[in-house]
Amino acid sequence: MSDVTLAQFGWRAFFSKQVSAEEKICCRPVRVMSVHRGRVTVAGEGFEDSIVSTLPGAEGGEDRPTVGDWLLIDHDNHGLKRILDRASLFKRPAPGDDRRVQLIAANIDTLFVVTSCNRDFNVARLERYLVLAREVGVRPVVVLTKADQTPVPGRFADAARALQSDLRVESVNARDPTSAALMARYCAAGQTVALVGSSGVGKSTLINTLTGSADIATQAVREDDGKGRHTTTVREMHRLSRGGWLIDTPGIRELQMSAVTSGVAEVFDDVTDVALECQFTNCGHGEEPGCAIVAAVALGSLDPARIDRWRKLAEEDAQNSGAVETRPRSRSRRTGNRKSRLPDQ
Ligand SMILES: Nc1nc2c(ncn2[C@@H]2O[C@H](COP(=O)(O)OP(=O)(O)OP(=O)(O)O)[C@@H](O)[C@H]2O)c(=O)[nH]1
Ligand SMILES: [Zn+2]
Repeated sequence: MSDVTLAQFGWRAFFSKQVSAEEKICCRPVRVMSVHRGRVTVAGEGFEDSIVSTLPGAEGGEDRPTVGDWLLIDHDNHGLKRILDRASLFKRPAPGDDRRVQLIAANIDTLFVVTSCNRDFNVARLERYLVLAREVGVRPVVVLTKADQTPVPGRFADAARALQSDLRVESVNARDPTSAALMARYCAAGQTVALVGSSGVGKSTLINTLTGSADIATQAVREDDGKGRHTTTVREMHRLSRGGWLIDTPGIRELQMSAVTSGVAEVFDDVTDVALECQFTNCGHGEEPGCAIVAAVALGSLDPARIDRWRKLAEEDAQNSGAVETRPRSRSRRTGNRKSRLPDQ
């Protein structure tokens, strides 16, 4: 990796303009390739090292490095000086401790939401992933694999495109490099991508096609098992054959919904726009007078199934965010403690 330039690592104006003149002299920017207990492996222009990951004066929370982060480290002793502001950050509540967050990955540009042109294709699940991506500020691209195994790939693509007006959808045969070349433009030098999707949809196949190697599936990417054992050699950022980077960690594969209020609002903006017209601001969109949602459904301009999915996601979000009273709310669908994980994981 000694020949990789900063720009190829993903360095761009968003990061360089955060660096002061003084820092330019005493520090070196490096990107986090993988995270281990107490240490991170980092790489920069002509530079690779494993450094202590504790930030002097860190206040916890998001103040620690995660894979994909850009760091400034001291030129001489390689000590961690600063984590640069992130262009995007995937995180989740730490298991068993609601007040702590677990950082999953930073500075991902594109999230490939992978599903197959078969029974795996599920609009509600796609919407969940789109909500996650929007919440984090990452561009989602729906990748429909196994397009070679259906006579009607266009139908799946149309159904996916209908979810959001500006949504990018690519239909591929994940096993065929020429077909996967459709995804190349998201994988160019300096670009960082990640993949999510159910088991068996072809994520490993795609990764192998995109990295041009066959070893990803066999790589032991294992998080610390609590007994102090961890693999120190495994990279969590993989170089793509087009020059970009792929972040593949257990955390990414297990992405789940947590506090995604603005993501829900963005993915369902057609619904939330209509809800603004309801007569009462706390409208439950049931039997209240002057409900614009009910009226739009009656007119056929909103799909009742989509409204149901919106309610479900918004309710889950309200529970995950610990909100006491939120919209939307329906009498029939309100549940005590709905599981927030994606159904297939
Ligand atoms: N014909 C065809 N087969 C595919 C395609 N994508 C994946 N497959 C096959 O589907 C099976 C599952 O693919 P994987 O890449 O292992 O799926 P995965 O998403 O990584 O699954 P997990 O590792 O369980 O998360 C393999 O036998 C692949 O060869 C495709 O686009 N077309
Ligand atoms: Zn209403």
